[in-house]
Amino acid sequence: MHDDAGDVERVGTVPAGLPEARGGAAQATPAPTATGTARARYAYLGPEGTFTEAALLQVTDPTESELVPCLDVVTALDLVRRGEVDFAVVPIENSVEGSVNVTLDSLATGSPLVIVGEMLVPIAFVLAAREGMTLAHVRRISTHPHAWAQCRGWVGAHLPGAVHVPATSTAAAVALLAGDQDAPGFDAALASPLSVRKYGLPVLADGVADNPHAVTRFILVARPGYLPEPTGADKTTLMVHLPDNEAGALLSMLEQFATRGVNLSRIESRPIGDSLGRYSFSIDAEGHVSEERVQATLIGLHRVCPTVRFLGSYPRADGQRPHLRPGTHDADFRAAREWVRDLLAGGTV
Ligand SMILES: O=C(O)C(=O)C[C@]1(C(=O)O)C=C[C@@H](O)C=C1
Repeated sequence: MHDDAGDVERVGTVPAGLPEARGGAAQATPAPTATGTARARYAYLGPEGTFTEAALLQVTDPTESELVPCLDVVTALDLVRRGEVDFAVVPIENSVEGSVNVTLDSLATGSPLVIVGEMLVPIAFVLAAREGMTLAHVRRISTHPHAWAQCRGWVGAHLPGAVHVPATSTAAAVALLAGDQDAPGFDAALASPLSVRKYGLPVLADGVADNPHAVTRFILVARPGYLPEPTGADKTTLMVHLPDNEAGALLSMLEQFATRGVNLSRIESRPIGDSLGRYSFSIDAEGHVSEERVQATLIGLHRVCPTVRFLGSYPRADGQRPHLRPGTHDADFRAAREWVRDLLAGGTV
């Protein structure tokens, strides 16, 4: 049951243009870059003023890199896959609304990508409208669906009957409202105070939120080939499939983590899509693939699951270190392996 992870080697050096993990968040390094351009290129969910851009600005200085705003998450990730940019920054999880499914699904399929960093952004919204508009006039509100989900209660209480007009991002709604179009199809937008200032719209209401402590987690994504250094406070993201029609398959998958003392910080099922009842599991586990307990878990998963996709080991944005129970430290695995080697060499204890 307990696998020996002793012969697994780490991926080596940091290729040019990829970030060096430092202080819980990734940091961009200077040229030359993986795309062959002078400055690292970052795709992100745009336009300027999104919460995603705020996350991106945590990991790069915009004067030293090239920021490429994209219409949606899939486009940003595909630019990385095609080698047109070095990285993408996309949302993955919100503390109120949960996972960003399009991100989970895009990482789970297609050519492989890896997460090399994560960033946390506190979320606060304002309601903005064109000059002369008052709260009493607002009937149609545009914003990103995840943002709408975080403000539904506030809208119900302050603007009963107002309807949602979906936008590709919060800043996209603001940009449309601030643009030349006579009738953008909505009266107001829910977005960050920063984006509303950037596009120069008046604020009708601030502090709009159902939960004032909402946080969104964003990831920095690259092509495979680079593994951030372990910091002692890391996460490993995986996507696994279970064997079909096997009683206890989910339990058996979870046991791989439990028996090696690897705690999970997120697990959710996503439909695989080809027929009803087939699901993959998207998992964040505490620890780094260079650590023995995580390697032993991966070896176990590989034995019991038909598909295991490694989606990266990277520093946690909150710097929180795992609580390791006795017997699950690297030294414990090494000592156990030495003992078995001694047995093979004719030892008896
Ligand atoms: O629309 C934006 O500003 C985004 O960056 C997207 C996004 C999301 O996908 O959850 C990010 C943070 C907020 O939770 C709302 C929207």
